[in-house]
Amino acid sequence: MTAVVDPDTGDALPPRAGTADRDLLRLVACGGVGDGKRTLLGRLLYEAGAAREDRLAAVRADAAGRGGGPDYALLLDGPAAERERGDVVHRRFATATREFVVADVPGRERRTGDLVAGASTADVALIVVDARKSLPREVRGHTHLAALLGVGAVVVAVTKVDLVDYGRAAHERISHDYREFARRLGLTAVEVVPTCAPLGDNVGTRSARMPWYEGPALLELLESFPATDRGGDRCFRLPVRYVNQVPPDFRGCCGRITSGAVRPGDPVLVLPGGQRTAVTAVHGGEDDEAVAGESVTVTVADDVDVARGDLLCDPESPAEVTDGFQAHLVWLHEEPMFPGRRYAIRIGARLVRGSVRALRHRLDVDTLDQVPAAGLACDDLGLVDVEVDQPVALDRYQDDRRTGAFLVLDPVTNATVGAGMVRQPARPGAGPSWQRTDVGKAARRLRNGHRPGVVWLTGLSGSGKSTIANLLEQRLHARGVHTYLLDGDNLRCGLNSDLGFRAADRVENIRRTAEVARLMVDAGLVVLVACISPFAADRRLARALVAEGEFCEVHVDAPLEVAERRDPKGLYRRARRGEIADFTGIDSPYEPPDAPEVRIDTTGGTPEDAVAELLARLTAMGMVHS
Ligand SMILES: Nc1ncnc2c1ncn2[C@@H]1O[C@H](COP(=O)(O)OS(=O)(=O)O)[C@@H](OP(=O)(O)O)[C@H]1O
Ligand SMILES: Nc1ncnc2c1ncn2[C@@H]1O[C@H](COP(=O)(O)OP(=O)(O)O)[C@@H](O)[C@H]1O
Repeated sequence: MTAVVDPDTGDALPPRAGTADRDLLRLVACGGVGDGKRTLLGRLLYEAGAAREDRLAAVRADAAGRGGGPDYALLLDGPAAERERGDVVHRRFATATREFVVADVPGRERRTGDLVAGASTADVALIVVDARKSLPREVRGHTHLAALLGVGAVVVAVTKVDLVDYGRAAHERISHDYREFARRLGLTAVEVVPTCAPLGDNVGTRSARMPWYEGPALLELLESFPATDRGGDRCFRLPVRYVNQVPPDFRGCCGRITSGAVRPGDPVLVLPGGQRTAVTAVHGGEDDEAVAGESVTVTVADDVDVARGDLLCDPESPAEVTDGFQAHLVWLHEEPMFPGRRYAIRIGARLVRGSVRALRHRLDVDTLDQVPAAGLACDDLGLVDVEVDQPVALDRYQDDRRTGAFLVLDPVTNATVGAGMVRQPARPGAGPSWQRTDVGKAARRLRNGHRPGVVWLTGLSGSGKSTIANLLEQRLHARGVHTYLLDGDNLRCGLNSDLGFRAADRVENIRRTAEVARLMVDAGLVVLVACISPFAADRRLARALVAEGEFCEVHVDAPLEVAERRDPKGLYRRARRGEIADFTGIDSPYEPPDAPEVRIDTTGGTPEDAVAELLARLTAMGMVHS
C-alpha cells in the first residue's frame, strides 16, 4: 500500500498527487491510560504502510537494544510540545483507497475539552478497550461525549486479546455491554474488533488466531465507512466573515461555506436581519458553483444590508433567529462558569455578548447522571440556558455541527473558556424584554439636579467599606443628593438571605445586588454598595449594567493582617478557629481590582480623609455638585 503521512507535525497536509479524490475519514481515537491505544495507532500506521523509514529503523533498533518485540507506539512520536502538554495530536495518513485524519486524544483524567476538540469534526470514534477490563468509566464518558458531539459511528478496538488467550468470551462480553450502553445514547452504528496490536492480529489483516471472529480487520473496516460528510448535501449556510467593499459598487460577502452549495441566481436570506435577495456571482468555487468547505466571495442583488457576522442561508430552510437557546456547554477554563456572569459568545462569524441565564444540571459524563450544580468547573459538561444581547442566527447542533456550535470567550482576554452545542433555540421573544416607561432616567436626573450612579466599595471584611459608605452617605445626604446604601450585611438579612458564602452563592449575591443597583440608578439615585464582592468578573458585570461614567469602583484596601487585627465582628477569630468556613482572605479568595476609579488605603488616614477623596471624585464625575 502507498501512503501519505506526516506523523511528525500532525498537520493537515494537502494530499499527494493521485490521492486527491480519495475519500477522507475523520477519526477521533480515545482510550484510558495503558489500554494500548498508542500501540494500536502505531500498528495501524505500520499496516497502512504509512510509517516513515527512519522511524521504522528506530523502532527496530529499540527492539534490538531491549531484546524484545517492536514497540509500535514509537512510530507515533508526534509533535513533542503537544505530547508534553497532553494536547490532541492530529495525524494524517492514507492507504490506496482512503485518506484518514486521526485526532489522538490523550488518555488522561481530564479529557472533556480534549474530546470536544478532537470529536467535533469526527465521523467515527475509535475507542480502545483492554480485553481484561469491563467497560471502564472513561470509556463510557468518551462514548457519551462522542454521541453528544454528533460522531455517527463507533469502532471499539478490544486490545490485548493475547492476554485473554485469544478467547471469545471477553470480546463478547465487551461487545454486549458496549452496544447496550451505546444504544441508550442513540448510537447504533457500533463495530467491535478484537485485536492484538504488537502482533498485528486483526489490525491490517484478519488473524488466524481468532477463527471465531468473522468480521473485517480494523483497517479494512475503517476503509469501508462512508466518506466524511462535508455538509455539501445540507442546506446552504455562509457565515459572513467580512464584507469586501470596492467603490463604486462592488460588495462581496466573504467567508467559508459551512453547508450546502451556492450558484448565481440562488435566492438567499440574510440573517438575523431577514432580508431576502439573490446571488449574482460566486467567486472562489469551480464553474461558478461553490460547496461546503470552500472559501468564497458572494455578491448579491439589491441593496440589502449585509454585514460582517451575518449568515447567508437557504430561504427554504433558514437558520433560526433567536436571542436565547438551550445548549450543552463544556467548560474549558480554570475559572469556573457561573450563571449570570457576562461572556463574549462566538456563533458562526458573529460575536455577541451574553450570559448563561440558568444552569439546569451538570452531566456526569461517565454515568450519564444529571447532577444539580451551581457552576461548571474546568472540563465539566452542563445543560444551560444561554441568553445573548442581540439576535443571532443558528441551527440545532444535531442538524448542523457548524452553525449549531458556539464558543464562549472571556470578554477581557478573549481566551476561549467554553464550547457549546445548541440543543434548542428559544422561541424568539419568549423571554421577557425591558418595558420602556415614559418617566425615564433623564427626567429623574432633571428633577434631582444630579446624575445617578453607583459607588461600588469592594474590599476584605474589616477593610472599612461600611464605615466609609456610611459616612459618605451622610455627606451626600447633607448636600441634597438622593442616595441609598446597599450594605452586604443588610442585603443578606432579606433579599439574599438564602445565600451563603460558597463561590456560587457570592456570584449570585453580587448579581442580585448589581441588578438592584441598576434599578436604583434608573430611579435616579446615587447608590452606594458595600460588599466584599471578591471576584473581578462579578464587579465587571455590575459595571456593565449601568451606562458609561455611572460606575465608580472603590477599592477599600487594607492588608489581611490589618483587617484581621481590627476584626470588628470577631469573624476572623471564628474563621481561624474553623467555626466559619469560606471566609474571605482565609480560605476563600479575594481578587483586588486592577484599575479601580479610586483606591483608598485605610491603614493610613481616617474615614473622613477617605470620604473627602471620594467626594472629589464623584464631583468630577458629575454625581455631586461642588
Ligand atoms: N465566610 C464569610 N466570608 C465573608 N464574610 C462573611 C462570611 N461569613 C459571614 N460574613 C459576613 O458577611 C459579610 C459579607 O457579605 P457580602 O455580601 O459583602 O459578601 S460577598 O460580597 O458575597 O462576598 C461580611 O461583612 P463585612 O465584614 O462588612 O465585609 C461578614 O460580616
Ligand atoms: N481609614 C479607615 N477607613 C475605614 N475604617 C477604618 C479606617 N481606619 C480604621 N478603620 C476601622 O476599621 C473598621 C472597619 O470595619 P467596617 O467598616 O465594618 O469594615 P467592612 O465593612 O469592610 O467589613 C472599623 O472599626 C473602622 O473604625
